Amino acid sequence: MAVSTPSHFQLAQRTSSHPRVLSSSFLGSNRAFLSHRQTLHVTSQRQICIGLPHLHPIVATVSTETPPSPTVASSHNKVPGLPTILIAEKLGEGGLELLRKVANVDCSYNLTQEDLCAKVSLCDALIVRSGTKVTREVFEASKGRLKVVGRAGVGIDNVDLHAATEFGCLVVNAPTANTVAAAEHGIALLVAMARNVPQASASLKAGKWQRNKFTGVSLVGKTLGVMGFGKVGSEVARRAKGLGMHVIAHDPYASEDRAHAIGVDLVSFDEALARSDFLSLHMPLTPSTDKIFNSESFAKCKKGVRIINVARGGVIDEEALLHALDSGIVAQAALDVFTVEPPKEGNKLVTHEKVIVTPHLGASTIEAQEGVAIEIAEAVAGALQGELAATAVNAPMVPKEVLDELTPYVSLAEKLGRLAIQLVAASGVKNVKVSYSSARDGDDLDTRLLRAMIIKGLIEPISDAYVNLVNADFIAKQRGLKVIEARELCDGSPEVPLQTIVIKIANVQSRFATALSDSGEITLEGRVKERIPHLCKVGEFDVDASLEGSVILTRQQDQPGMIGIVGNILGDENINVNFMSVGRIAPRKEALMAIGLDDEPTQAALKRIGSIPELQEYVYLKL
Ligand SMILES: NC(=O)C1=CN([C@@H]2O[C@H](COP(=O)(O)OP(=O)(O)OC[C@H]3O[C@@H](n4cnc5c(N)ncnc54)[C@H](O)[C@@H]3O)[C@@H](O)[C@H]2O)C=CC1
Ligand SMILES: O=C(O)C(=O)COP(=O)(O)O
Repeated sequence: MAVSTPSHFQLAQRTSSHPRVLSSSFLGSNRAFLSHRQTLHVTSQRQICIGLPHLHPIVATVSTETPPSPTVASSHNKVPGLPTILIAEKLGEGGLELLRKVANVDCSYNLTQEDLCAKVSLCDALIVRSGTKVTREVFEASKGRLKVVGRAGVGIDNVDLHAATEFGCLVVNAPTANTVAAAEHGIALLVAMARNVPQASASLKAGKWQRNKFTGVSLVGKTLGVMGFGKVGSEVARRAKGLGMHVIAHDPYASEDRAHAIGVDLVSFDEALARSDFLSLHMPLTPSTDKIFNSESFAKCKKGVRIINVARGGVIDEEALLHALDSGIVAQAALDVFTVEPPKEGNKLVTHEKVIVTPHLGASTIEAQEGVAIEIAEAVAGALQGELAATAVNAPMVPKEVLDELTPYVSLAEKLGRLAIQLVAASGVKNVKVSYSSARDGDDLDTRLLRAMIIKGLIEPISDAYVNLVNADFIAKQRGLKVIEARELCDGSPEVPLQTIVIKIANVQSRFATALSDSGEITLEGRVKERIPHLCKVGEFDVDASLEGSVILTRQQDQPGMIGIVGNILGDENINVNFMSVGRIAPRKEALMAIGLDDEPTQAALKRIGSIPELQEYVYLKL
């Protein structure tokens, strides 16, 4: 008889009691955003509530676990059990209030990189603006505790997204609330530069009256090239048209229709450079826009072009701009952003007489900062409570309705993955086939969540990896695990998102040979009944086992008394059975029995089951 010992899986086992309080099981996506101190409460077999244990309002706190920070907004005691959110840059009061209802809020500004790394290991979420570099070292220092980084603004070039994804940390931003502020600042710089407002103001304040020196240029009838026709760029275009400018734009990803709707022509990069009297930059800083304005591009510009940059300093090669200003190719520049912020003392662009500057003020209006604070607070609080953020930058955005509907299937997916990997006799799983059978059209079934949770189920029991929706594909790839998905259209109601999920693992030996189908693959099939995941097929045997607690699978000749023999041993050992289901080929032929357990059996109990002479093999599997 083949006897399977589950020793190497025991490390991953979770305790079970009623009501069950799981420190981090159930929805991977929810778990992704729950700190290890938060819990998921299973109040009954049918009712699962996800959330933070305490939701009463609390006040801002400063962690007593870390040295005091250079600038601290307020200082109160921590409420145990709530997640901790580190606010590393000034955030609007409305956002802080919202966060204080669900978390301990630690406002520590102007942290050195070292202080940030020290603090972050005690925080579940971090909120920053553009002044904080959230580098790989920060994620490493967090030791897996940091679950969400909120960027209170648009540009996420100060966050190492690759590192965040590898560490399973969700990054969310606040993409809409500062659009108008940035556009207005762009227009402010455009007009101020054209009319030499800052220089003339400084001159007059210095006691001079220089009317001839500060003659400007007019905007009406001039061509403005908007480089990056996204949210800010299109608002700038709209406003510039109101000033009587002719507006063209370059954006490889923008739609012609949207541009035409506001009377803007989309043109190539080179055409925009050649035709524009003014260039206003509004593209993000990415590897492909890094120093996109360099000596080569300045050489293609209309002589005497004027440039406004409210995007990112890094899109301009600053050395090249200096030369272009000195040689007269560029007549003037207005810069809100710099490659290094703040720029070093004596920076030649900052001090250049043809350049006007502001210290990254694009988003700095009272209105925008309140808006951004609320936008990011909602996203971070939601993420910490298990919601998938609509502004996620490094994870699929799954609408709430879809998530609600898929919740039990997500749980089923993880549990099938967990069971399947425990059935493998040795490591080395490379390919896993998953088929989803549904009466819905392929496009109406979003399987990204399901795939992520299957990967979580497959990997977590045999490793110390922490897998969630953010990093599942990354971790699978890193381990050479390929998940091949297929969808089958079946009969049934399209109201039900999925009929069954089948997982097959080929080219491996099984600890429980009965789990191999006729094609030689470990095969498990599951479905959801009344929102509870069920195992409905193992190998070629049909069963009906609700997937809660843990499971013993046995293989024997169908004969009277088998349920009683196993049941008696479990009863003797005080182990509560929550179901028994027998699948058989035909009466008195081969049969598979699935026994659901509320309590973890001792090694002695498993040994007694293993020595039942009628059993051909058995396996104990943990969920
Ligand atoms: N100075 C400040 O305080 C602020 C600066 N910003 C910056 O402005 C940028 C734009 O913000 P939004 O308009 O909200 O972002 P957005 O994502 O709505 O627009 C960016 C646009 O740039 C386009 N783009 C990408 N690569 C391009 C390329 N090579 N050439 C031309 N266009 C390209 C995209 O297709 C997109 O339409 C952000 O990346 C942010 O860094 C935003 C707000 C405030
Ligand atoms: O939202 C953006 O991208 C900005 O650049 C604004 O930056 P800030 O939040 O003001 O540091």
